[in-house]
Amino acid sequence: MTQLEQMRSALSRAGLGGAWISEPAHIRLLSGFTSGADAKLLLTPGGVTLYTDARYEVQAQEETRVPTFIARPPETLEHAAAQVAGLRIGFEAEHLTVAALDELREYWPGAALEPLGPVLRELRMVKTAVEIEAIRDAQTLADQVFAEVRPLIRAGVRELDIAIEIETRLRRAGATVAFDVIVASGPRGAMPHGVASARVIEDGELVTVDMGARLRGYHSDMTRTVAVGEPGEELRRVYRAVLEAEEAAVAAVRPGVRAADLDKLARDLLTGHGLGEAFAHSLGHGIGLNVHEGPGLRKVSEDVLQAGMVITIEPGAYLPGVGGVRIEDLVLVTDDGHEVLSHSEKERL
Ligand SMILES: CSCC[C@H](N)C(=O)N1CCC[C@H]1C(=O)O
Repeated sequence: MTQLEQMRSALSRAGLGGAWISEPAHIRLLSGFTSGADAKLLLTPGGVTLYTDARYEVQAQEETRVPTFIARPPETLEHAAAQVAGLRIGFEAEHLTVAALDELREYWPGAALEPLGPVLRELRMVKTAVEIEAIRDAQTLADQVFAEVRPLIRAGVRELDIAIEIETRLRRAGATVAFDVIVASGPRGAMPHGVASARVIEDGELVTVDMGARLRGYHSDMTRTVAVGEPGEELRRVYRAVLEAEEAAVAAVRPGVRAADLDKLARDLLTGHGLGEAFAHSLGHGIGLNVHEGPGLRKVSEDVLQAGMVITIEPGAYLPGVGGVRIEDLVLVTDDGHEVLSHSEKERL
């Protein structure tokens, strides 16, 4: 079943007549059209229509087989009004603005508008073979680039220069960065989202590099913490604790495992090393058309792992004024366990 067919079944199970899709990632998922920020997708029992404007006419012809209506709002909304009359139409409450919803109500007095609920989140969580291939290729590229850039991570180099090298090499290879490259050295390592700054790396520091590639619309995500020179015993101890938690959580990945239990496994190990408070975020997340998507690997998650999910496992420990460590792998849940998609070498400190 294609994702569009799966979506249709999900809509009928939810008792909805159709859906108005505005989130770019979902437009891409269901139609193949890659400029979803300037498009909408309407699903009704009568068919599917992609709405976009004249700037994308040729691109839409190339990218999608979905019938396309070229116009701008309000003409698009007037055209859709005839198709949605008398139907319950789902919308993405997490994406559609209040103003856009008011506009739909104004133009579609004959339709009942309702939040779609978790339909698309669930559909996205389990990847198709084509999606897995794109994520795998993105990670292969990220591994290659990390290996090329790894020798640059040394005393006297600015964090920014490492990030620029990573970005340039990904772009040359036909990808883009999945997110602003994180290069957090020394005390900046205490910032989980410490994007590269002008700080110059010093001898004896740990440097956290968190990077991803975006290829064919899909993302990869991996973190390595690298030692420059000989970091002190406290930093080494923290590194070893994070590595132990990371490897234990990865080893436990298989279908049927509760995401919350995986988070607990890593958290308990770090707590045993006195680093529970220092692990300031969740264990990981699903990844695909967005860097962060379901399943959520956190304390309160109700998600259960299924074969075909692609997730990150990324425990960390952050010590303000001292530094930090994060180690992250990209992991595919398989029928009988898991496959680690990220292959960059890890420090053994
Ligand atoms: C801004 S994208 C960050 C990518 C990173 N690998 C990541 O997902 N995280 C780093 C800290 C925890 C986790 C997060 O929840 O953002």
